[in-house]
Amino acid sequence: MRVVVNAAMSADGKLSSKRRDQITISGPDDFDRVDALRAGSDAVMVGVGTVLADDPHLTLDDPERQTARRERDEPAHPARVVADSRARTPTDARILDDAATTYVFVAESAPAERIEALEAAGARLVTAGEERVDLASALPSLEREGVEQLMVEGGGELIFSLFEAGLADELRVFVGSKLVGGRDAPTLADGEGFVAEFPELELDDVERVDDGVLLRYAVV
Ligand SMILES: NC(=O)C1=CN([C@@H]2O[C@H](COP(=O)(O)OP(=O)(O)OC[C@H]3O[C@@H](n4cnc5c(N)ncnc54)[C@H](OP(=O)(O)O)[C@@H]3O)[C@@H](O)[C@H]2O)C=CC1
Ligand SMILES: Nc1nc(O)c(N)c(N[C@@H]2O[C@H](COP(=O)(O)O)[C@@H](O)[C@H]2O)n1
Repeated sequence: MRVVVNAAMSADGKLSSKRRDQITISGPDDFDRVDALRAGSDAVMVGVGTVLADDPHLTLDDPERQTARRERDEPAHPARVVADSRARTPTDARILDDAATTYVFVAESAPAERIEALEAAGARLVTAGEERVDLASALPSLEREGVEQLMVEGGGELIFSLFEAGLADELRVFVGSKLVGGRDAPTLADGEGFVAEFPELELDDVERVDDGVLLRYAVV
């Protein structure tokens, strides 16, 4: 399975503000590129921090892309995936509507009543890891469901973990022309941070998009 990490960051490397609420960094062309990347992916993943902060839908905006998927005998929208150790995803979250299949990765320690609530809301639960979702154990379950390309949209905690576990194949970053600042504002890769054995990236392409730059890296 190919794992493509995509995010939009400010010129100073922030994914959002210190309030951790969503800010618009991409312009129209970049949002369209993201829609196309979603359309070419079998599943789109975020961490529960993003679900709680943004209540994203993670579906396709462009009806023609939905039609093209249906014509390929694929569902109109890619599946949605949340890494959510404690099953904190609200049952009325937009990702749990019936627009697409939604997988929630939980840890063994997740409260049983929360798991039942999410299952009742239509989520497909995958348990991996004792206290925290073990991504290396969880991702193969998507592969078994036919996911060949997984797009990861963030946030910074999840992106760090994917790099830490050596699970990311590609990184696409839109660098917008905004300065956000704030030492506590989320960055592209948060987590514990690396102090050695920093993941190496190979710059494959640079393109001007909107009033910013799209960087495409292969993970070495
Ligand atoms: N500009 C952009 O492109 C994007 C911006 N954002 C922004 O990012 C912010 C949210 O990012 P962030 O707070 O980092 O949250 P994340 O979306 O990265 O979610 C992090 C949470 O996921 C859960 N999780 C479960 N398993 C793992 C694991 N193995 N590794 C890491 N996390 C795991 C953890 O909660 P638990 O322990 O409970 O499981 C963790 O706190 C928001 O402000 C949002 O607006 C988000 C996406 C894209
Ligand atoms: N690519 C991109 N550019 C930005 O400027 C952003 N703020 C984000 N945020 C991500 O998009 C998700 C919202 O998805 P829906 O429109 O609700 O489907 C949000 O949760 C972030 O993951 N992305």
